[in-house]
Amino acid sequence: MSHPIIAVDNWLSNQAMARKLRVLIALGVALLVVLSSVLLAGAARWWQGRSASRALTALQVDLDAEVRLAASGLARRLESVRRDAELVHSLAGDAPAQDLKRVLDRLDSADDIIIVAQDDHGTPLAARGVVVRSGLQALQLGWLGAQGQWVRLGERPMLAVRAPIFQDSPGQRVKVGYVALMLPQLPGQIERLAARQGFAARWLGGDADPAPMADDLRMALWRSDAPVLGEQAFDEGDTQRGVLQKFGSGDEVLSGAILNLPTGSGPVPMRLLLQQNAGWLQDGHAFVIAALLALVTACLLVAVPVSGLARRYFVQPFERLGDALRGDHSVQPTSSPTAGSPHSEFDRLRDMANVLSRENRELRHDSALWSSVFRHAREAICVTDPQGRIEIANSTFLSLCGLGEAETLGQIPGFLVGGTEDATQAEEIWIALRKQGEWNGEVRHVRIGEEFPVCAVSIFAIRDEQGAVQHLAAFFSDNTGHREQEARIQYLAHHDTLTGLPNRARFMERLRTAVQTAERGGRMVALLFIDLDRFKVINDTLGHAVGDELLRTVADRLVRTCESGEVVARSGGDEFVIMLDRLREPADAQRAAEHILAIMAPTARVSGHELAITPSIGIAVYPEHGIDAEELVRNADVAMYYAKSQGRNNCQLFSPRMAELAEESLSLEHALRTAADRDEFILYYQPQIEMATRKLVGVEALIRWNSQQFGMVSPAKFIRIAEECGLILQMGDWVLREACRQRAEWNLAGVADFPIAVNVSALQFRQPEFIRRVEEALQIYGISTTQLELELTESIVMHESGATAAALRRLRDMGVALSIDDFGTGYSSLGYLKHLPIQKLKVDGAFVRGIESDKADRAIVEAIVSLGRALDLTLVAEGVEQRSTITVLSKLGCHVAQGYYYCRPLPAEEFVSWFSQFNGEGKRQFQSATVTPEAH
Ligand SMILES: Nc1nc2c(ncn2[C@@H]2O[C@@H]3COP(=O)(O)O[C@H]4[C@@H](O)[C@H](n5cnc6c(=O)[nH]c(N)nc65)O[C@@H]4COP(=O)(O)O[C@H]3[C@H]2O)c(=O)[nH]1
Repeated sequence: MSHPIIAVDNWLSNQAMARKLRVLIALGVALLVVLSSVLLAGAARWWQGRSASRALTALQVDLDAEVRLAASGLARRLESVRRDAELVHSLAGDAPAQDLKRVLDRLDSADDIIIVAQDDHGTPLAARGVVVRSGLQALQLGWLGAQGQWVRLGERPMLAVRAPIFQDSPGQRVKVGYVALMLPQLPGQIERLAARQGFAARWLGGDADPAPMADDLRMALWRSDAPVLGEQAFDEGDTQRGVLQKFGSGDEVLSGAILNLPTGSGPVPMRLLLQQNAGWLQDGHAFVIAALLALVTACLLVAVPVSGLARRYFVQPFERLGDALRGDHSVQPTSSPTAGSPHSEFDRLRDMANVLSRENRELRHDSALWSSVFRHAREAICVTDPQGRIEIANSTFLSLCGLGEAETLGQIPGFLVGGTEDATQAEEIWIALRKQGEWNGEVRHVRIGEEFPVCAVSIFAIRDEQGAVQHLAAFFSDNTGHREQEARIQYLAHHDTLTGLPNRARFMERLRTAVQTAERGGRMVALLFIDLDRFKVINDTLGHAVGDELLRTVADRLVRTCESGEVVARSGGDEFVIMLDRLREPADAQRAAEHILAIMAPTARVSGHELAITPSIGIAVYPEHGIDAEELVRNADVAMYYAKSQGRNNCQLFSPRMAELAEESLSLEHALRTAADRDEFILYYQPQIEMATRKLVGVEALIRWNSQQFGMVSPAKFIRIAEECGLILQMGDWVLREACRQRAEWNLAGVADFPIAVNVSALQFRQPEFIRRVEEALQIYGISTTQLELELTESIVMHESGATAAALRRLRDMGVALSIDDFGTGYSSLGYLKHLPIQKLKVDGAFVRGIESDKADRAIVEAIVSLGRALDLTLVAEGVEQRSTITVLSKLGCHVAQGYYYCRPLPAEEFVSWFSQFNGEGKRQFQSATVTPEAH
C-alpha cells in the first residue's frame, strides 16, 4: 500500500490527463463531423446530379417524341389547309384575298392552330387585309418550310410550318401565296412535361433571340434567378445536351440542361433551358443538413463508445471513489487492474480512500469512545502539559478538587508543585516521570496547599514519536473510601456484625497465637464454649429481633466478665467462646465458667419480655485437653454438650469420657432417624392418683425407644437429641396419635374414662398446624377431647405471645386439658399463669423427691402448691416414691401424685393389669381390643 499523499498526487495527475483526453476526443469528434459533412454533401450532390441526368435523358426522349409528333401533325394539317386554300383560290379567281380570308376564317376555327396566309412575296395577307391574327404583321415566315420551324411570336415560341399555294390554270401552275400554320400549345405542353419531371423550362433562342449560346445561357440563368455560376461551368458540349451541374459560389447546387429542340433546320435554333432546383440541397442547406446529420451520426458513433469508456474510466472510478469516501463497504476492489491505466489508478485511489474512510471512522469511533470513558470514569482523571499545567480534566477530578473547569485548567496540581508537608514527593514524582515515564503512589495535595483525602495516583508521560513528553496523564482514586472499605471488609471478616464481638475466624487466630505463646511459655490456655439453653425456642417464639437483642445482651454480659487479654467471641448462632490465658490451674477456668453462670442468671428485659436464659458451658484447657486450637474447640464443644445433657445451665470440664458420650450421642441420633420406621417406639403409661381419694384421675404417656442397636434407651437421652435434630416433630406426632389410639382401644375395652396426658415439646407446639394435628388425632380415633391432656413445658407458655395464648385458648375451648410440666425448673416468670387457660401444675420430681430431706425443695413445693391453689389449679406432684411423701404433699395441699410409689410407667397391657388390681377389682382380665383408625 503506497502512501496516501502519493496516491493523491497520482489522482491529481490523472485528472490533468483526463482533461487532455477530453480535448482530444472533442477535436476528433469535430474533425469527424466536418469530414462526414463534406462527404455527405458531396454524396448528396452526386446523387442529385445523377438523378437529374437520368431525368433529363428521359425528358429529352419524351420531348423529342412530343415535338416530332406535333410537327408531323402540323405538317399533315398544313397539307390539308394548303389544298383547301388552293381550291378556294382557284374558285375565287382574282379576288382571292377575301375568299381566302373566308376560307382561312373557316379553317381557323381550330383553337390550337394559327393559320397565316401570305402572298407570293411572302407578305402576309394581313397587309392586304387578310391577316387573321394580330401580332403577325411583323412575322417573317419566308424561311419556313413544310418541315416546321420554331418561331417566336413575341416571347412565345411556336412551331410553325409553311407551304405555297398554287393556282392551277390550264397549262400552267401559278404560285399565289403561302399558307403557314403555327402550333401555339406545344410550348405549354413541353413545359408541363418538363415540370412533371421536376424541371422548370425556359425558352432560349429562336428567331427573336439569336444570341450566342454561352451568353444566351448565362442570361437565361441569370434571369431565372438562378445562382451565379462560375465561368468554368460553361462547356459548350454540356450546354448542348446533358447535365449542367455546377457548384455555385457558395454552397448552392443547380442542376439543369439546355436542349436543342428537334424539328427545324432554320437559322435560329430553339433551345430549351431546363432547370432543376437543388431543393433541400440548395442555398447551402445541404452542407448544414449534412453537417447536422454527420454530427448526429458522429455523436452516435462516438458518444456511445466514448460514453462507455468515459463511464468506465472516469465516472465509475469516481463513483467508486465516492462510495468509498462515503464508506460504502459494498464497493469491492477491482480485480487485476492494468498497471498504470486510469482504471488501476482509480482502483488504487479508491482502495486508499477505503482505507482512509475506515481509519477515519475508527478514529471517530475511538475518539467518541475514549471521550465517553473519560467523561464517565469514576476515577478522577486529568491531562496536563509537560510542565504539569492541567489541559483537560473530567468531572470526577473537578469534584475532587471542588473547583470549576475554568479555575482548574492551567493550574498545576499541588503534588507536582511541592511545597507541601512532603516537599520531596513532587521532586520524586518528576524524577520518576523523567526516568521511568510513570509514577504510582499516594498523594494528599491535589489542590495547591489544600490537603485532601489520600488519593492513589497513577501518572504517566505521553510521548511523541521522537520520545519527547507531550502530556502527563494522571488517574486518581480516593483511597480514603478504599481504605475505609478495606477496614470494613477486614472488620467484617473478623467480627460478628450483630454483637460486634470477634467472630470465630478471628477468635481462632487469637487462640492459635495464644496456644503458641503458651507453648513457649509453658502456660495454660482455657477455652470456654458457651451455648444458650433453649435459645432456639425464644428465637422461634418471640421472633428474631428479640433473639438478636438477647444475643447482644448476652454478649455484653460476657464482655463485662472478661479481663483484659481475655477474648470473647461469637462463634455462631447462640454459641459464644471465651479464651482465658492467665490460668494457674484448670480449676481457674471452672471458676470463671461458674462466674459466667452467675452473671447470666438474672432475667433480661428484652423488647418488653422478661427473659431468663441460661448457658451450658464446656471447658477445655491447653495442654491437658488439646494441644492446638482446633482440638481445644472440639473438646470444649463436647464438654458443652455434656453440660446440656446434664440438665443445662451448668459448666463441665472436658474429660475423655465426654467424647465417648458425644460419640454415643451421634450414634443415637443416627439410629433415632430410622427408629420410627422400624417401629421401635412404644408408649408407656404412668398413673396419676388423686391422693385424697386414691382414685386414678389420669395417666401420663411416656415414650420408650426399644432400639435394635442400643436396647431400651431413656427419653432423657434421646428426647434432647430428637429436639436438636428436629426429629421431635415426627416423634411427637406419633405419640399423640398412639395415645389417642390407645385411649380409643381402652374405650372399647371399657377401661375407666381417665384422660391420657401427652408431653408436647416446644418445637412441636410452635408448628402452625399443631392444633389441626391434635384435632385430627382425636377425630381419627373418635375419642373425646376430655380424654386428652397436653403437658406443656414452662418454656412454651412463659411468653405472653398472642399466638401462644390463642393456641392455648383454642385447645382449652376444644376441651383439651393443659398442664405445665416440671414446674419450678425453668423460669420464674409467673405472670403468665393468671392469663393462660392452664388447669394443672406439675411439680418437678426433683423438688418432690427432696421434700422431706431438703428444706429448700420443701419450700419450693410449698410455694408452688400455694401458688397453684391460689390460682385454682390442680397440683400434681411428680416423682413420688415414698408413702411419707404422699403424706407431706397431702398436708401441703397437693392434689395428685405420680411416681414409682404407685406405679412405674408400664406398657398399655401391663398398665391395665395394674389398674384392675389397683381398683380392687380382683384379677379381672381385660379383653384385649385392637383399635385401628378405620374402626372409627
Ligand atoms: N426417679 C423417678 N422418676 C420418676 C418417678 N415417677 C416418674 N418418673 C420419671 O419422671 C419422668 C416424668 O416425665 P417428665 O417429667 O415429663 O419428663 C419426661 C419428659 O419430659 C420426656 N418425655 C418422655 N416421654 C415423652 C414424650 O412422649 N414426649 C416428649 N416431648 N417428652 C417426653 O422425657 C422425660 C423423661 O421421661 P422418663 O424417662 O420417662 O421419665 C419420666 C418418668 O419415668 C419416680 O418416682 N422417680
